[in-house]
Amino acid sequence: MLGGPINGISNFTHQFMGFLLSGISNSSTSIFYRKICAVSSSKQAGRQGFDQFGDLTLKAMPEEKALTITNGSSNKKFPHVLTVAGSDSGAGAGIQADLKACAARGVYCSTVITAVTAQNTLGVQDVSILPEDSVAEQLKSVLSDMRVDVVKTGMLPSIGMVKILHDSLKQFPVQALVVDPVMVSTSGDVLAGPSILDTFRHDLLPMADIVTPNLKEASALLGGLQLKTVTDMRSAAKSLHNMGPRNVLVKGGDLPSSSDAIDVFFDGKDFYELRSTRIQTRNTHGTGCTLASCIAAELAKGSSMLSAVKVAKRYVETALMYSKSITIGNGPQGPFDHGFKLKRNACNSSRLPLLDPSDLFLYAVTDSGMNKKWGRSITDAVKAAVEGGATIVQLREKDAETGDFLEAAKSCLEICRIHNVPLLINDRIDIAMACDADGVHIGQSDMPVNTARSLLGPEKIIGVSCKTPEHALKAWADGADYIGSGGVFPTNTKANNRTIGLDGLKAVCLASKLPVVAIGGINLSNARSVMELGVANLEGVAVVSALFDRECVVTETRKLHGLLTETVANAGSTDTN
Ligand SMILES: Nc1ncnc2c1ncn2[C@@H]1O[C@H](COP(=O)(O)OP(=O)(O)O)[C@@H](O)[C@H]1O
Ligand SMILES: Cc1ncc(COP(=O)(O)O)c(N)n1
Ligand SMILES: [Mg+2]
Repeated sequence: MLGGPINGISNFTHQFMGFLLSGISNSSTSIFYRKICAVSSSKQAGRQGFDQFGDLTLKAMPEEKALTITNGSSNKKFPHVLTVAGSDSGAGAGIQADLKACAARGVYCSTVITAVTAQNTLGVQDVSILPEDSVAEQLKSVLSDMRVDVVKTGMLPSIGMVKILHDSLKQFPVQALVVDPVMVSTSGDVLAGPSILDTFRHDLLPMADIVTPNLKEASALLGGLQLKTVTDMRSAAKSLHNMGPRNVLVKGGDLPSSSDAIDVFFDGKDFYELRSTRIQTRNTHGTGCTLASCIAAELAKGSSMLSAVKVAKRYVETALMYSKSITIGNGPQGPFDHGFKLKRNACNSSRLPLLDPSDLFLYAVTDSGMNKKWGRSITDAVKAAVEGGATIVQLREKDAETGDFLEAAKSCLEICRIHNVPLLINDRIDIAMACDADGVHIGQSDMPVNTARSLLGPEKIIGVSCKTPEHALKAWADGADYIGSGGVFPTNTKANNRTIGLDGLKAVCLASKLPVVAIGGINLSNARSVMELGVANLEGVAVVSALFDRECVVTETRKLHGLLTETVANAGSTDTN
């Protein structure tokens, strides 16, 4: 029945549905739809929650059965997902999301395009359905030649297309079929109407290894059943399972008043509540497509169904978390970054990840003992230092508990990002990775630089403490970005620390191919003598007590910054004279 109601779908959507669906037919000619207005904020309004990065928790944990994927040949074969879906011009959902998700998960993705939509962050403006013959040809081209492991379906806008897909899969069987029964977009726009429901139920679901409806889609497939709670989602999963798919995942992105993003997975025997933190962001356009593609990708790699779903959910959560504040488009539903690479820019920072040597100019190193003595939190200390002009910050918290340290590091990072100041972590590579700090500073007896590099990746800053020219050369050869050299003067912030003096510092600088920051007992009265050493790669001074063992950190930092600036300016004017 064309244009009939889908219970559970918003009135707004319903009004448009008749209009939109009146054009959808089984004909094999291309049909073009235009909508007058396509914005619904109802879904956005339902997405409130906590901005935390919590654990994905699972209730019930029975044995997982491995879904064995054989590639039909002993040749090493790249895992391959074929997506049969619609194109999204805004590239947040549909084919484009599928390609990005598979690429991010290391899986090849071929594409059969069913429709071309004109879409942006406001909604869907046009839908142009491709001729069914074309879809049939695309399926044949890929399936007959390219040894697909898993087929994932998205927007299937006509009954004829579902039937074609059904027949193609009978002719060219694959290892697994993931069905995302796309009907309504995040913006509330209709992408496949109720006429499709019967074909979905009778032809597609029985073939599916997993079906992944959102709340509205599950409701529509079940004839309008209201889904408002996790208990409702469980019974929906069970009823959908009775329609034939091996597994069901009812997605709860839109579950009203839920502070977690809860999905219910049912394998025919056990229910699992998959919970992750609900990320507070407008950038949720494409989550459903991405989740299904990611499940398909994991299956193609040989994963069991439950682990594929768990990995996929974790992937979506992490991508949303990393992209929560990016802005693409002006509408209520933005896309997210599948590559997790935009986080730094998202935090108002325009600096490039690699070290700018001038960042070493006034290098503030925290000390928990001093903060305790003056009754300051690490965060307050860091805020004061960057406000006073520190150009880089290192958190050196030797005694902190891991959980507390991580929380403190996250808040310090927020402060540093606002001021465009890099934040490094002393020793604790795990903390640096967990909070996505800008890098680490490591000592001679800590983890080797190359191991740290392989853990942190190419974009992070690694600094190494060096007392001798040999240390300096090794740090460079190992791939460090800068060295910290000292103690230049005696200090009590480090026990048994040999003082190398200004001569020792100069020797290290001359041998070093990397920028150097001087450290150890440097304060307002001796900083000038350090900066006047006259070696080009000595970029600045690192200080602990001179900033943090003082009553007012901002004032002390300002004073030191002023003194360093003056010293460098004088040296510059002497050079040119
Ligand atoms: N704000 C969010 N934070 C974390 N996960 C989310 C959020 N919104 C949706 N998800 C997750 O994204 C996946 C897609 O869910 P959903 O948005 O309900 O589907 P669809 O995109 O098909 O409407 C689910 O795993 C859901 O739990
Ligand atoms: C072409 C196409 N396919 C699927 C969706 C659903 O994705 P979402 O629910 O995240 O908007 C979409 N908006 N466009
Ligand atoms: Mg969504």
